[in-house]
Amino acid sequence: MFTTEYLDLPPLTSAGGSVQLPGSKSISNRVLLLSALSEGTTEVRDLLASDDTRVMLDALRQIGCEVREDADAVRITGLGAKAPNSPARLFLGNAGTAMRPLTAALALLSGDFELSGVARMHERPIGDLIDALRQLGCKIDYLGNEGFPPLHIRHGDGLPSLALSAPIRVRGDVSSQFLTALLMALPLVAKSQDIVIDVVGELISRPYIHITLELLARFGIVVQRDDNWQRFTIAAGSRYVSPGVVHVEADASSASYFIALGAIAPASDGHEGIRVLGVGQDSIQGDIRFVEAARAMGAEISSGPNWLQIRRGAWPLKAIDMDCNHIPDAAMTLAVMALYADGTTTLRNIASWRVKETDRIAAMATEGRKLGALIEEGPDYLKITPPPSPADWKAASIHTYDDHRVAMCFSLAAFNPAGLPVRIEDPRCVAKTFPDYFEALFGVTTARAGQIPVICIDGPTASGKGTVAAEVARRLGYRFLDSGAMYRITAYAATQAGLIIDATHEARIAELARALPVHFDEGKIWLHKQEVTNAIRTEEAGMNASKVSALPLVRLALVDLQHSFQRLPGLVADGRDMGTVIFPNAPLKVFLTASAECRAERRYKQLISKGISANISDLRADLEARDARDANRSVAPMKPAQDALVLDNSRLSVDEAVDQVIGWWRARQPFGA
Ligand SMILES: O=C(O)C1=C[C@@H](OP(=O)(O)O)[C@@H](O)[C@H](O)C1
Ligand SMILES: C=C(OP(=O)(O)O)C(=O)O
Repeated sequence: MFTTEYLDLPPLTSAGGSVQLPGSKSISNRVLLLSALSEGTTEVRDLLASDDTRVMLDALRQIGCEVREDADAVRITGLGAKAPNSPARLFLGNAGTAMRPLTAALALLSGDFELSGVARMHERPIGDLIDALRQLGCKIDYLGNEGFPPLHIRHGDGLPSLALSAPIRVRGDVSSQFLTALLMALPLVAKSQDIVIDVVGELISRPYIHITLELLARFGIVVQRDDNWQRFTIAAGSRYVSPGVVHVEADASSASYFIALGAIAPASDGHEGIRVLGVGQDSIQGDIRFVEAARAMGAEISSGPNWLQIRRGAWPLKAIDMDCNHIPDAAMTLAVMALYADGTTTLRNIASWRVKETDRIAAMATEGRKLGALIEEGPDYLKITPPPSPADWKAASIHTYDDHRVAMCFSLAAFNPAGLPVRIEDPRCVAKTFPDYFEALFGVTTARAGQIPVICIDGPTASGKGTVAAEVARRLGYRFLDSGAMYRITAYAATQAGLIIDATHEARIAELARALPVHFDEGKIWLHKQEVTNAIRTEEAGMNASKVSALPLVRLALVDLQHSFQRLPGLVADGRDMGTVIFPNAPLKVFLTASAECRAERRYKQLISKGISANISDLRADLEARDARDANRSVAPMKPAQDALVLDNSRLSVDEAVDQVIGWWRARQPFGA
């Protein structure tokens, strides 16, 4: 997951390959709650692991369910007839699928509960649900604003007697989750009589009620509904029966980004477009109907029981005019596809967007306009006209409003015909439903050669370039190449193979270097199956690295390996010849240096802190000798590239040096400072 302040996407050109999507949020949180209300243990496979399911799992633990999270499944032992632990204060983040159904379930049990969420959750309506529960006799107070969380359920003295004989009326035109909440909770009290729910007004987001009914059926609850989706009847004697094992299908709303990707991007060489795995034509999720909308815009889509295959068809895409009430979440993705269409696209009947993670109508309009589109925003619709020509596209920094879908949607703007990068602010917000979204995106997209940015940080030994480069990479979410480690590892491998590091063994060492089985894994360095992180950091390993790096054939052998690190979304490469030889076209080259005195002192402190004794003047003599060898070797001598910015960090802290490099980098981006 990217947790950086922003993530810059370079212009993307093609896409191809398979994506295994994470589990459906709507199914996951329903299955968790139903398991919690059942007796016995339910094994949930392929559960979504994200912020929304995390808050649900935490809440279930707090009220007394046993939750075991194993590698193969999550196992929930439900409350059955047991009363929930109380009092309890539950924090439900911004998960509508946790807040609304848990409110209803806890209101029909005994106990004292407070339910709260993030600030935005306290702006998302829940009044229609509370009205319905109060009609029944439940005692619920608002702790903040009337009609919104946080809430207090006051059943500490036991469940009050409930008025169950009259139909329970609930409004359906603000969120379908209120009806879902009642449908999942009322079987708790449907003992001796049928319970009837009447929907007042139009029921929006209807396919989500279908998911609810499907899953209730799997847990043994039969609900009858009339043809108009206005009246729902829960049978007397209802009892939640765990199905034992439940498989969660992949998220159809998350699929929309990859369906759109396949529709927008030319297929990468050797690929038939994008294959989405985990969800297919038989999905119980309404958002699978996004497929029809994408087809109407020109995508070529084939599908099977658990997969979708998407290719670009009509190009530009075809503008559409569509009622999107049945696919409220996936329809946001249409707003971004509309940027690539041949005219004005109208998305209608989307008023519910205004009360979701943010006011999504306003957000999509504001951010779309930043890219150069012409957007008309109405109370319940959007009309989107793409930028008239490639030259009218603008490089934009997309504000994401802590809304996962805004972030995921606008990542697709990186295919703009102007070849401009796109900045996504706060990319971490995708954690609500798809923590590894950007990794998945980068796994199937390509940029034009040379368009993946590289920041080179070269400099002499002990200048702090490794520390600075690693931190710059971390702050930008870029990959990190410690090229010095390549030489250290090669020297280490040569020594292990019994080779003396000198010109007579050059060809043999180069051969070793060409097939170096090195991999980097969370700060650790591996040579085949041996961890060499510390072994290559000794002074002796440094000296050997310097010797090995003076051998021209070895340097040549390591070039391809180093180039292979230039992958999306970008690279920070540290070494001695990154800017001069390996990435001569890098858009930012920094030569980081410090006085010999200062570097010797840093190295001294580093060694002493590791418990290794050292002598400062010997260290200084060593590093000056190394400087001389690095600067005078025949191939790729260490020197600042002509277009490098020199940064003497003798008097700078690590943070100050990092800030300077990032400052230079930001100044070169088209987004403004
Ligand atoms: O029941 C559900 O799982 C959901 C219902 C929809 O909300 P509304 O009914 O509020 O439109 C949808 O937007 C949300 O992401 C999930
Ligand atoms: C509206 C959404 O979430 P929630 O389940 O919190 O309503 C969403 O995921 O787009």
